[in-house]
Amino acid sequence: MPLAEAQAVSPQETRKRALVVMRSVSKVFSSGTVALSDMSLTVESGEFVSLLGPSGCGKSTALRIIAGLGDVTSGAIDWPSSRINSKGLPEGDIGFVFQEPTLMPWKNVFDNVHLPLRLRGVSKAAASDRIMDVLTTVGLQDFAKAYPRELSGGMRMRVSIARALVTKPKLLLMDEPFAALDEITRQKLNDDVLRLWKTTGITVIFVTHSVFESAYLSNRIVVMKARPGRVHADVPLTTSLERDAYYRSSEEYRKACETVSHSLIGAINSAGDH
Ligand SMILES: Nc1ncnc2c1ncn2[C@@H]1O[C@H](COP(=O)(O)OP(=O)(O)OP(=O)(O)O)[C@@H](O)[C@H]1O
Repeated sequence: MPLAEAQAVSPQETRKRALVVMRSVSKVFSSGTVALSDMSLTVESGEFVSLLGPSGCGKSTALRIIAGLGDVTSGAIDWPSSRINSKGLPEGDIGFVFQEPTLMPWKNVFDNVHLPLRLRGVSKAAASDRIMDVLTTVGLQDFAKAYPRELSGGMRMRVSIARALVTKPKLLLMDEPFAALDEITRQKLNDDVLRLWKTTGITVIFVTHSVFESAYLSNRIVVMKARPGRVHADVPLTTSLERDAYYRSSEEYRKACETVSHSLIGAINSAGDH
């Protein structure tokens, strides 16, 4: 069965709330590069969606546009269930984690995580409980006074995740956050993010190159094709198994990886088709 046909929508699905909708979004950079063409995507509250695709297919561009870090050339981004500010964004509802942790080296962990609240005028004293809560969530409660140089790469990324969560966003956008980490650290952070997703109910859009990572984390994978970037296939992934070390060695996970991998090959082979 072609992957695109695997998207039967259940009654529960239709009752879910759309959190963010990309409506026929196109993006042409001033260089003339068409990064996205007519990309439509609805992400429901509570989903864990991965954007997967070949290098340069526009994954980061799509994520940045959703975050309001870049504008569209045509089309629109809608937030059907959020209060919108004067910039057209759901204020406080978006947390962004970049590939690099982008921490301030001269500030300790506590102060780095305080930043988004400080920008909103919340003092350290008023933010303290919230900052310590979020550091506990990422397992860094004992490192509040440490400086970035004293932390491992995985711990620095945890600080970056804590900083993204400190405003209690509804939506967490993650742009290849673990690509630079070793495999074991990456797997640990995958488990941390999954735990966070399950316990908080946050919606996640996760950009990755990795078939294995996307198949482990997501309940839906949007495979993109390049030149110009758009959706090639929308692959739902459900499992009755806990996603853990056992799942990584299960037949179900192997099959999920195979399905996603075939879809990615299809996307690469059909690049340029309309
Ligand atoms: N600021 C920019 N100005 C001009 N072109 C850009 C800019 N940002 C991205 N592009 C181009 O747009 C296309 C999509 O880039 P984007 O970074 O979104 O892809 P990607 O799928 O995230 O790639 P990768 O997986 O390699 O990070 C690429 O051809 C890229 O060179």
